[in-house]
Amino acid sequence: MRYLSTRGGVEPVGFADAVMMGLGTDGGLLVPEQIPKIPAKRLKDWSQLNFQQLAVEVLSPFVGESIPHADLVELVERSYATFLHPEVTPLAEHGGRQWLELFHGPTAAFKDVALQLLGNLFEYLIAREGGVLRILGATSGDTGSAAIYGVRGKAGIDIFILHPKGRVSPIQERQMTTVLDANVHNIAVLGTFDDAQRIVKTLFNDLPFKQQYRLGAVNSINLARILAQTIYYFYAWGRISGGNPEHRVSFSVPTGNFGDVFAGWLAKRMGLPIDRLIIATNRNDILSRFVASGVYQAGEVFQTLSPAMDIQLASNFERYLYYLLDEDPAAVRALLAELEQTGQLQVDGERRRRVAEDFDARAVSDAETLAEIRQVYATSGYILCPHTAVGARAAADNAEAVVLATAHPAKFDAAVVEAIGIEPPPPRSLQGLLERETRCAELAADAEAISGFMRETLGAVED
Ligand SMILES: Cc1ncc(COP(=O)(O)O)c(C=O)c1O
Ligand SMILES: N[C@@H](CCOP(=O)(O)O)C(=O)O
Repeated sequence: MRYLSTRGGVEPVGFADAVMMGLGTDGGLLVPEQIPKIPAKRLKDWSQLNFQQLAVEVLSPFVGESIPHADLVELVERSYATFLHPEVTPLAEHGGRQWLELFHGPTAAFKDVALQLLGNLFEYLIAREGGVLRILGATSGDTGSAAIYGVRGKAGIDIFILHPKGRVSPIQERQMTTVLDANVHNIAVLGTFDDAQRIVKTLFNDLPFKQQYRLGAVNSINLARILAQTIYYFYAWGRISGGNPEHRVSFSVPTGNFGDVFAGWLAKRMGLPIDRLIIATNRNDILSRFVASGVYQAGEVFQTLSPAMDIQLASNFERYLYYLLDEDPAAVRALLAELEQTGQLQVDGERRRRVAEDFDARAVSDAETLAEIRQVYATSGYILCPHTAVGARAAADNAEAVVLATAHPAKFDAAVVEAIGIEPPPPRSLQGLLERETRCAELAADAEAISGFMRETLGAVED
């Protein structure tokens, strides 16, 4: 399998190079040359596998010859051994709804599913191919800690994570800043997540800087993130359908950067019998407005009770756009130029129809988020994190839809207490965080300030 850029400016590369490249060198996002199609018979066989076996099967067509099979098996086994639940991403039924629990990893959010693997993959590729890696990432709260836990203490890797100061939950902040390993560097940026994400992209697009510092990406701009996140759609479908190809399953996906729901869309394109994919957004509703109107227009970033989704410009929207525009990089470039110049882009009627075929979408207010946490708790005793509550409320008309439970409620205890007056009991990984020592720099939301900090921290770097 080879990978191309959505903007058409990258010579096709193999899986290992795509993982190390992160953002395409032309500023685009990497996508597979062809999306592999999984026949119904194989899907049925896969429905009998455990999570780790399934992960190897799902990833294999993408990894191709890049990594020997035995090594991939070992990487997968090691990555998911850190999860507290034997099924890794179990389904739970409460109040008549199925919840796909994605929060049993080391940092109690769905990001662990991809980032435990990506951390090990980086380590493996560096050991095999030599060199070092300096990870640069932006987080609205969950990617940061999951990435830090994925690479802390690993030889040859430094990680720089930008989070928007005061806009992540106190637990999320502590999860990042209490990691004192010498290779971990937290930066609180004076701005929003969108500012942080823009800085990351600016520095990746500074190719001399990227090459000199050997930048690597942990955000969902890295295709490996998306591929790993497809696994749990296959897993949930197999458990629910028993492998029956006629049994279609819908998913409601709390959405910010469009990575998780894009992974679901990709699984569907691979042949997984998915019925509806529901894009569930909070008040930052650029994506639900796009589905309703065909217009993608960023506005102000609002702070909400589901802070990890306080995002306007969604990274992976560009990947979806590429497919919506029939894999035509010139058309992608033209629409992105329109967005850059006018602050919005628009797709035509035929494409709007296709968007509506691909997705349902709904924006959920904070009041509705609280009401959903309250209602689910009252009827079943199950406590939702506010992001999961957004997913549940967006699927109010679709009782069959599986809701992705993207984080443990204890990460967002203030919202949960506001809704039901109860502190959710924290898993072991979240205990004692508030008492620990922290380390974090504070910098302006400015690419030069960040690159300057990186240069200073890393000292003299070979060209
Ligand atoms: C808990 C939680 N739910 C949902 C999301 C949204 O996921 P995505 O950015 O892949 O759309 C995030 C952040 O990404 C998150 O941290
Ligand atoms: N909600 C995310 C934002 C970054 O998204 P990513 O999937 O592109 O890493 C977070 O928690 O950091």
